[in-house]
Amino acid sequence: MNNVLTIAMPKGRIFEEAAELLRKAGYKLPPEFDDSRKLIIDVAEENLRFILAKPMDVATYVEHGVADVGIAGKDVLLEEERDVYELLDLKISYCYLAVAGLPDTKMNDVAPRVATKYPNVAEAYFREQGEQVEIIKLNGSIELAPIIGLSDRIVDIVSTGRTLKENGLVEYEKIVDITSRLVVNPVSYRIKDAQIDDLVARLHEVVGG
Ligand SMILES: Nc1ncnc2c1ncn2[C@@H]1O[C@H](COP(=O)(O)OP(=O)(O)OP(=O)(O)O)[C@@H](O)[C@H]1O
Ligand SMILES: O=P(O)(O)OC[C@H]1O[C@H](OP(=O)(O)OP(=O)(O)O)[C@H](O)[C@@H]1O
Repeated sequence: MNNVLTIAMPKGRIFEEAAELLRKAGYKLPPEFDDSRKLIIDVAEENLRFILAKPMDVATYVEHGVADVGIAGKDVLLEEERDVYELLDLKISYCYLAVAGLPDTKMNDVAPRVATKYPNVAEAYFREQGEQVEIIKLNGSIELAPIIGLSDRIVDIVSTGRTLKENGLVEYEKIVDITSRLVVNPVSYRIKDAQIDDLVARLHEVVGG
């Protein structure tokens, strides 16, 4: 009898695509999986336990070993640098991180300010560019910052580009492409290697490449 494998799933926009991927990989997930307020869902027939976490927290649960594996956006993994192994690019929830701002503007020479939900990624990016900037951490609606004069630039996720466009902003540079990844706790990977290898093989089959 195998141990139960605990999977941290991100609530929100990644959830639906991730659930679809698991189903395509042959896992039988009950209807309550898609429409429930429960934060822990046991699927006994598959020997799986799902915990439903905020996307930014998935790698934290996996790092601490309370989840064996998790599904997390590459943006979160770059920002948090958690002690987890990245096993597979799931190629879902594509978007990218970019620098944006008001059109035809230069960054302030003296103390340029950058607003973002991703302070570590932004800091590293501007350091690589040789620019010293003040990072202003926000938790959402990042596009507001340059419009109301809080910052010269933002670093944020772009998907369709609609939010930038509707707020009169333009993209200056793309930083990095983002998709969701399967991550694993290093100790879990040693103890539950057969179950995790099976999960990876089944997802790899669906994802391809
Ligand atoms: N257009 C997009 N905007 C934001 N995240 C996206 C987008 N497209 C794909 N993603 C992926 O989805 C993840 C965020 O999902 P979601 O927006 O549900 O989380 P959140 O912003 O933390 O949620 P909340 O709005 O509840 O704070 C990101 O980490 C990223 O990998
Ligand atoms: O290019 P688009 O398709 O317009 O998508 C990008 C927008 O979506 C995200 O915001 P979200 O909806 O998560 O809200 P938030 O501002 O609260 O983070 C992101 O922060 C951008 O604002």
